[in-house]
Amino acid sequence: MDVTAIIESLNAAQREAVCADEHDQLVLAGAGSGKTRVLVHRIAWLLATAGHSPHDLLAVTFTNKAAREMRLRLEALLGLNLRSMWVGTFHSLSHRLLRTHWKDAQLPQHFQILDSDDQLRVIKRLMKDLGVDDDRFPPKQAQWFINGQKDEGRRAAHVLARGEFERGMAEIYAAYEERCQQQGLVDFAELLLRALELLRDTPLLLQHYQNRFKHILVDEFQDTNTLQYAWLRLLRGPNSCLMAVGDDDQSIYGWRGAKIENIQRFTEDFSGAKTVRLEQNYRSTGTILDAANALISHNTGRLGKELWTDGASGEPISVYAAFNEQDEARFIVDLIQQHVQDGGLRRECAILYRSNAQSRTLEETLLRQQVPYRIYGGQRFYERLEIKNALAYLRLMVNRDDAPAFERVINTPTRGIGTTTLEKLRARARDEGQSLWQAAIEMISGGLLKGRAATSVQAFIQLIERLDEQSLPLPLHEQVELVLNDTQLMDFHAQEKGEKGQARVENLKELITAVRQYDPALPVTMSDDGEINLEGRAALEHFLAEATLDAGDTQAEEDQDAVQMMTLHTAKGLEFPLVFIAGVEEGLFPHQMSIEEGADRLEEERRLCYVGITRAMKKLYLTHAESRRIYGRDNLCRPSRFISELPENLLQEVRLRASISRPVSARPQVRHQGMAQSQAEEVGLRVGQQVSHPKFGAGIILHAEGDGPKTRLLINFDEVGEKWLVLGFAPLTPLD
Ligand SMILES: Nc1ncnc2c1ncn2[C@@H]1O[C@H](COP(=O)(O)OP(=O)(O)OP(=O)(O)O)[C@@H](O)[C@H]1O
Ligand SMILES: [Mg+2]
Repeated sequence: MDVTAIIESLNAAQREAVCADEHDQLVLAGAGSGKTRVLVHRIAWLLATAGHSPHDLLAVTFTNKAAREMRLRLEALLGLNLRSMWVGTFHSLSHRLLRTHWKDAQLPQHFQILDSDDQLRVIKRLMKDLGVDDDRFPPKQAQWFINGQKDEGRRAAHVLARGEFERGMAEIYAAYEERCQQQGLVDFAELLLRALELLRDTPLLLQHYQNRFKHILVDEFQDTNTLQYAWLRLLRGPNSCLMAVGDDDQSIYGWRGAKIENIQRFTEDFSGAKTVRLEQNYRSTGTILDAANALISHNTGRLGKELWTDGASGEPISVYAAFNEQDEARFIVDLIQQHVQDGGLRRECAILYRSNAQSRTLEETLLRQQVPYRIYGGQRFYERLEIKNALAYLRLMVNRDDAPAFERVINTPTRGIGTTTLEKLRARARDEGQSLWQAAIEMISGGLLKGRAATSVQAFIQLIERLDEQSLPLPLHEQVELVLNDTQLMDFHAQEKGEKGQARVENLKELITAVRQYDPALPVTMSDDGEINLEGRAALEHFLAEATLDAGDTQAEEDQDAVQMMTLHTAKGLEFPLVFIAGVEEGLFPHQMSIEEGADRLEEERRLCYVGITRAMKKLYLTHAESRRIYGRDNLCRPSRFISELPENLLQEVRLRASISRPVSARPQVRHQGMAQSQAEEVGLRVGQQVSHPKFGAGIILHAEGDGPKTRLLINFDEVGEKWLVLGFAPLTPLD
């Protein structure tokens, strides 16, 4: 086999790690220094020169996609088929162990994996059966508790419960353990814990695997949790070697139990381990690297390392202060279009953001400009569970006979309507050729539903009727706000602890913002002053139709050239020529919760920013909005402290308004209300411009959509607040 191919593209430090003798190694190095490359080449080296077979090796990656890529790279490097090699995530490898040794693991042969939603369902049912008060012990908190304990390797019997609440939680945990065991169900955390116990408690098996895996290699080691580290320690046999590669500056999963300390423990637990440091970065320009180094130097307690590159310093980092999030999205999408026009590919561009909810405005702008995009590691906005729930309520308000909507929300949030009741409703609807809604009404009035079921269904019907009636006179965004609050959907999702619940609440708030900005293409009523009337059901129907269509637009095909969108967390390990980090604002990034939770969390946010910056190869844009709508309201935003932590000489402020905000009135197709049109063209009204209106007074243009005299403007008036106006009808005078 050709060994030169394996080592020729490595620098001296990388080669040292790749060609090392058989001992434990810790490769501790900054972003883009070739850690993942070293890991892959080490495997190739072991196979090509050290007489190992793929059977002897185990490689742990952070995602399944990374595992697939690793295998492909190896196969290309070696010209071998490596299907038999164990490469995967902690979860997939644990699963493989349990499938093979289901009997020793005390599992039924066809045990089922519970995803997070299934797990919650099991917990809820169980609590109901036990008669546990779910106000005092919210099921989602129970789920959080159980997974947290498992991640620390603790079974219910070993939980040290303090106080009544924790004792209650521990009891739920114990009952949950029992039920999963009875039913052959295994949740994600259980996969790892069970695999660990399997090996620990079955000495022959442990010996077998310890002997088998001569080399264990782990990428992204800084993000392993207690259980994963224990798993690695157990599996590494007396005659095997462990290679861990990682970067303490990129530890971003502390909130999920990852332990940076595992890096320090490594050299204690494996005393013969050699530490290799890589300092040359091959990914980014000098400027990007200097910025990353400067940013991360604000953290304390680092293991300390510098990165350098002998490449060009490249272009400065562009910082764009957008007027608002619409302007921000437009700025980004325009630049991507420009990049494509200049012969670049869309897939070379990545838009990274801190919270999922931020994707909505970006998605809409991309859709509008017909730029294919892919959301990596996540769903499109209108496909997200909480959004679908909210839309289902709205759909029922518009059309009571909407069966999928009815089914989706009749028991969401939980209101004690079980499958038996639902079955009865379905049967009746089927037999009588009615909608579920109609069936429900008739079964109640006919006394065919009894007791709690009858009361709950009745309450549900009344809720929808009341929402319909109360919301009708309200502006659209208030209708949605009313629905989210009165159905308790917001509270329901807020109870889901941790990042997930928080993301769901943020998405629901974003829905209100979306609705508030929603501008039905037509027909709308308009007052004499050119103000668009967004009230009534027509607007809601239009909105729902568009949301459904947005969701129906399939993601770009795998092989289609598409812009890559993802959260900063998901971007770990990846690289792109052109990177945009959007929403670099105080409260958003760093996230408000992290600011409140103190120094450790804030440092984790800074590491996340470091991860974001170091994804960029050639050009990095940081954008922030001066005003951002959250929960339908405009908030003034300050640029993130992270921007001020970057050396000024590396930054270039984009002279925004002049370059980006184009006149709102593009060439008109029709002459229509000629006066206003020519007036607008002459003065070139722009987003961000101050204007005055004879009735509403002075205001500022927040947003503009459409062309010519039909251009719709969102204007925030000092006196009367925000209004949508149609340019061709609105007598506006520019003030600046
Ligand atoms: N010796 C080298 N010569 C040329 N290119 C290299 C070399 N080492 C690494 N690279 C390239 O540099 C880029 C970064 O490498 P890699 O992804 O392995 O870094 P990493 O340390 O794993 O980064 P991260 O911390 O972001 O996971 C890749 O495009 C890789 O191919
Ligand atoms: Mg890597």
